[in-house]
Amino acid sequence: MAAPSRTSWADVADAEPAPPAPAAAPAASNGPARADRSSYVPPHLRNRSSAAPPPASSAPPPRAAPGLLGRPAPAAGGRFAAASGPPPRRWDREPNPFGNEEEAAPEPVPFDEHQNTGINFDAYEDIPVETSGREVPPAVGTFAEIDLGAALNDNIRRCKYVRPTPVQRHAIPISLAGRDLMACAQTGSGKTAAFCFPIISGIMRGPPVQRPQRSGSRTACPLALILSPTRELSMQIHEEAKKFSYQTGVRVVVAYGGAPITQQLRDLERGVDILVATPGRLVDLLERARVSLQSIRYLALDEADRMLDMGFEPQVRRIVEQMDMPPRGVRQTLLFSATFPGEIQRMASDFLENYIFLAVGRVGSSTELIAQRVEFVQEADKRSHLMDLLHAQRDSADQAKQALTLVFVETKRGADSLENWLCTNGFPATSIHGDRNQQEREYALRSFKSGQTPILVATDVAARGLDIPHVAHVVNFDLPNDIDDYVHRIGRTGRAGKSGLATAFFNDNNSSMAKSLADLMTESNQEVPAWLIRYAARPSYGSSSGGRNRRGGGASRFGGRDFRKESSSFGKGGGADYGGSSGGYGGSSTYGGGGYGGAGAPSAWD
Ligand SMILES: Nc1ncnc2c1ncn2[C@@H]1O[C@H](COP(=O)(O)OP(=O)(O)OP(=O)(O)O)[C@@H](O)[C@H]1O
Repeated sequence: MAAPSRTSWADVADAEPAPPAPAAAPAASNGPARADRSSYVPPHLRNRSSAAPPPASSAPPPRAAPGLLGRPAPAAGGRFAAASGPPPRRWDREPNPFGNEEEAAPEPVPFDEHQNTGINFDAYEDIPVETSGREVPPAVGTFAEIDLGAALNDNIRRCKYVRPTPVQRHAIPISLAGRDLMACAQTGSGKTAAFCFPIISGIMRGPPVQRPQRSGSRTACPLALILSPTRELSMQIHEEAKKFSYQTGVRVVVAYGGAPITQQLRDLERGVDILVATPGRLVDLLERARVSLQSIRYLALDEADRMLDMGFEPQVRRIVEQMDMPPRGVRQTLLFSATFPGEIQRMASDFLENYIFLAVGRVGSSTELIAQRVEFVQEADKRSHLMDLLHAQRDSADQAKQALTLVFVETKRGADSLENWLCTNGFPATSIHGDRNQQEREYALRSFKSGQTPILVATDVAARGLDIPHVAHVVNFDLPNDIDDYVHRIGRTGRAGKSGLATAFFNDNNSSMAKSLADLMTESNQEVPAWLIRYAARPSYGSSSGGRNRRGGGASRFGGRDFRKESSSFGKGGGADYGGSSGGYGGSSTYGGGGYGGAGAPSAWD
């Protein structure tokens, strides 16, 4: 493709070769001096590489040490300076999560990662950013402006992240400054790194770890907890966090349901700094006293609005408020999502202290990188219509780079049945939903990612967070009842600055979505079909009352912003808290269709 002007972070990351590895990035096999491998090294002593005594620190401060942004940079070495001689490193045997790319030629992959077409280089530059809250730390333009530590910087380079994405530019300085954060940024815009980097950096440079000493205890005491709603998303965050923390000495462990708990217990026993978990499995571990949250300094909720909606809220409240986790204000809390309905924001404020609200793009909007189409298709015609789309796609595709297609349906049975029908008709497909066992789910995802089965039929279990390269087309075979679910589903394509396509089949059954869909498309500069505008204009169809639309009606729907701005105390410098308290989410009881497993029954997810 023609060389475009390089203005977007994604473009730069895709196109530029990584600079050579600095000498300070030791590969496991060629570190200058290998020390005792087995001894435990507390995080504050890790990542040392030159001479300096460890900081004299007695008790840890009540919350994570504030970051260094906006303050003079530490002298070379700073807190990362090492005592004389090489420190003991417990991570010399750590498998290289980058696939030993520095020692061996990369394995052939079915897709060429660097082959991108249609990247919108300016998409992220003009994006409106809103921050609110007191004393918001300034954003940065480059990773170099942030003192994340040498080991983490090496991993950022290994990930080929050349420039921070907009949400990273804002969220990382805020988090490093020790502030609580509610961050909303579009799908595929790099939120995972935005919460992982400050956590890893904070653990590396934080005060000495004082884990509770209980003789004979096998209770793991992580310093950071990252909660996410699905098993697959937890696994993905774990993989990402392991890359980011490679050779930092920060140990990341994952715990999720559906997989044997014994292996997870063994992993926890080996030590854990960051625990990535789904709520159900974590509650199990807490009840067995195999995990204690008393040392938690950082709490991150990915897909935070989902974690706080009716399905998960009781479990999350139990974990955060009723176990032994330090209270808000003592721990640092980071909430991230692409969507943040007002009532969930209000509820989320229960978990936050003097927080900063950050919106990159409009809250709940979808990125313009995704071309959205809506087609009127009767239920009975959906299969043949899908077949036409797939045939057209197949005909136009370069066989060597067959694009991946993700098809969302409403029910688990519908997923099985469509998968069978596609396979019978010569389209290699697999499926993922809550009735498949974990092995089947993981196998399906692997097979889809590798391109072996380039069509994945899924319920909403795959709607959030999954970062699958080369998903070129998302088809909403059945539209969801909630516009936020639609935003997350289509967000499986058009990620990291790349373009994507989303097609929705609409018919009378989706009438309650007409207005919110038309509004979202208008907001994202998409062409809205005239028939959809007419649907949206009908009072009974335009109203959101028939669906699970949490945004409410009216013009403010897509002008989502910090809910505290509605509150009289905001901006007056008054009380310590901006938001009203929330007694809980009193939303519709129809919440939780499709793969969600029904209201109050999130267990199918974790
Ligand atoms: N600074 C960066 N430069 C280049 N690529 C990046 C950068 N930050 C993140 N990415 C890549 O962008 C992709 C999307 O990131 P990520 O999965 O964190 O998005 P997200 O905002 O969490 O999306 P979602 O809302 O769907 O969960 C990933 O492949 C990630 O590796």
